[in-house]
Amino acid sequence: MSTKKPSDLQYTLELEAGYPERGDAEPQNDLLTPQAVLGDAAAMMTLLAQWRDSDWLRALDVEFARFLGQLSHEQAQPLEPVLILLSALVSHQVGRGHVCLDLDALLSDPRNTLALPPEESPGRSGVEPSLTPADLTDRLSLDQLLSLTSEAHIVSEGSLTTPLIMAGSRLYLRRFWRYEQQIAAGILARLSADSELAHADTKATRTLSAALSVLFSNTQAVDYQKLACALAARNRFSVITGGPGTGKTTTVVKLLAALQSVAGSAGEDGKPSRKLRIRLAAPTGKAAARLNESIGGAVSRLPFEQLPGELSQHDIPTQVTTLHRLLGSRPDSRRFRHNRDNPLLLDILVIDEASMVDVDLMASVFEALPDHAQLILLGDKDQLASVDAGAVLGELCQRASRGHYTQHTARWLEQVTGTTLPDTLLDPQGQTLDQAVAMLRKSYRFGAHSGIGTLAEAVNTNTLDEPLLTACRDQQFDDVSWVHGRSNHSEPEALLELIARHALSGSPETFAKGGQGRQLNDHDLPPPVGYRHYLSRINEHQLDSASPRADWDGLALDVLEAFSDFQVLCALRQGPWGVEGLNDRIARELLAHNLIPRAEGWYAGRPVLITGNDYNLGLMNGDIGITLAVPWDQDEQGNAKLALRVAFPASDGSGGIRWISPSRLQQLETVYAMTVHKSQGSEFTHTCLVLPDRLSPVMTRELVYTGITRARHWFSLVTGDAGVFRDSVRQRVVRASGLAQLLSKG
Ligand SMILES: Nc1ncnc2c1ncn2[C@@H]1O[C@H](COP(=O)(O)OP(=O)(O)OP(=O)(O)O)[C@@H](O)[C@H]1O
Repeated sequence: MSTKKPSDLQYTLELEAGYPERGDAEPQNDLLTPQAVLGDAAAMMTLLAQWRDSDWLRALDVEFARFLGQLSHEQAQPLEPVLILLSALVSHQVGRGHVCLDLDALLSDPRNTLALPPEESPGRSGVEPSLTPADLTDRLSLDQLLSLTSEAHIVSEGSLTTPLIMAGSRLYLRRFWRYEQQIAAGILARLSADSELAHADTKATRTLSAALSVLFSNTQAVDYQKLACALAARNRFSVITGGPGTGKTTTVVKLLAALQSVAGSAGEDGKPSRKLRIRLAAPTGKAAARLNESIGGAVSRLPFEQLPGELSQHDIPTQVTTLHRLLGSRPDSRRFRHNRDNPLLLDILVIDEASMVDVDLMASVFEALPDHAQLILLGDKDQLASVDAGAVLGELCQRASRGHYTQHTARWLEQVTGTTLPDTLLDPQGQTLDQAVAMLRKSYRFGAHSGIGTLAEAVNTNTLDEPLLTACRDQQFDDVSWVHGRSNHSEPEALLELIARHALSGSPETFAKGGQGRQLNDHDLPPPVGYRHYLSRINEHQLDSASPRADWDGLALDVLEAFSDFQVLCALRQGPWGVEGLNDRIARELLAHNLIPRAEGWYAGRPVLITGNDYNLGLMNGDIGITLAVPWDQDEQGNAKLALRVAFPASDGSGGIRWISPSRLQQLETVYAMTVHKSQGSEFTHTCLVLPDRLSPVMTRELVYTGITRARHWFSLVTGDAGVFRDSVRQRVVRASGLAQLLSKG
């Protein structure tokens, strides 16, 4: 194929009347050969429309390509068909969470790079498209694509305001390229900023060292929490990553205390500087509420009186807000109130559950941060990446497990913490970013004998083997059950019925010792429960219409807490094994046991998940509420009438309840079953992970790991097919992005 632009592309004529739609003078399918499509823009649009009608592409992807074609036509610079194809594909990739389209990967493995054709096909049209992307990419070379993009007026390397940007072999939508540039610039500026703490012999560093000695008892040879504190204190940008219960919250609270200690102590000039303004944030309301719960306790345990700098409890905040609220989200606008012209008033920002933050939101954070401010990201690098584009935390932590600390960092750490780093974590070639990333390596939640901890580790390291699977089947762990164990439910219907029954009771009998065998801090843990548990709290309450609102609030809090004792998690949304099928099946099971009055519509007991931010109601995507019948209106005699209201935990951290009328809720779904994606940032006392009987591309190691680690005390697994469990763990989420490369230059 020539890289020279043809002058009379047929599609320019088509544009006069708009691009051809299906059945509307479009070329016949038998004309859609690779040669025809690659040489003719109208044929390319027809193929894209076929892909859209088969649900291979979103309408948005095709419209974007059409728009660029139209724009180019109007500018008398018609687009090469290949560029129309690439425009649609880069938009498709962004819709799948990638920040860009890697042309190299596209040509070498189009099937996996694009996930096209999808596993489940055909879509609404019921017609298979004439060609797959691979039929086209087979005829293209990277040199051709690079040459085409370098000549195209809609592509630049960033210096012009073109809709597409090319960086190396990565093709970006401009917006996403800009996000990545903003994030990289924000990180690199902070990493290169000098600080008194960066030098080992300053007064500030000596105070830091003294504070760390008070905060950590030094009983371990290498205390990774102490090292993380020191590394994060030294840099204006840092990441602390670790699995569940490795002490991220504990560590960051000590870090903040150490930093306040330094700020409150006299510096080289003999004067203490002012105390630091610290804010804590998380990407979702649920994650913020969870950190709110744990941080108060951690702060109250700090030895304030022993720390230098006259610290008090008030110096460490315990209120956690959502990132959207912190940045000042505005209804109907993508722009936040805080930005470069109106920066946040803070010195330190801590973001928990940072794996859930996409590139768009992370770029907004950097835009709103004042230049001097320190940013600390906390999260589990191995969890699923954000729902929207990017895998920022994962990329920042790509090299975390091997440390890659330089001798300079190691010497500084030794002077400040008294700890000698293991040689395995040293690397003379360590990059600047490596010196600001700390990994916590010991779980304090899951002991050595915990099935949840063992299983999560095996999934994460892809070492799931037969002995471990047998141990799960044979109840060798107190906290893990493989629900159908050794029984052979070859009939999917029978297994789905079993899931519904499990959701009712939590099946304690499928755990070792009937779920009676677990202790935590010398206390017996109650056995695992299912949804009957929270519904009985509703059905058995003693309140009546004369009871004061405070009592109803108390009931709602109790019911919400009981609801968090169990959650079914699914890999899929649709189908009998997905959220939609299981929500329906579980509701019918609860109805059959008279636990709910109906299985559809609104009813007392219905748990709902908010699926989109509603700034007017103050509800965020991911918030969970429970419907209750509460006294609300009055009848003509002045007696209180019961009405259905949905109880949500108050978002201000007050521990109160917000009651909202069902008719005001816009985006929601019933939540007996929830996708693993939606469960990020939440934990449940007992989690049941359902994996279907067939592998699909969404079932990955990250998804299974995230599902397992949502379980606090009990984990049950239901698999439609045992092999699917192992096969899922072999599949990985790899998101195309250039952030790591941009930062490696730092
Ligand atoms: N160094 C330690 N020694 C003993 N217990 C610890 C230590 N660090 C943390 N813990 C305990 O382990 C538990 C988990 O700690 P923490 O909440 O800080 O972990 P996390 O990584 O933030 O957890 P999550 O996965 O929930 O985000 C808490 O009960 C905490 O008190």
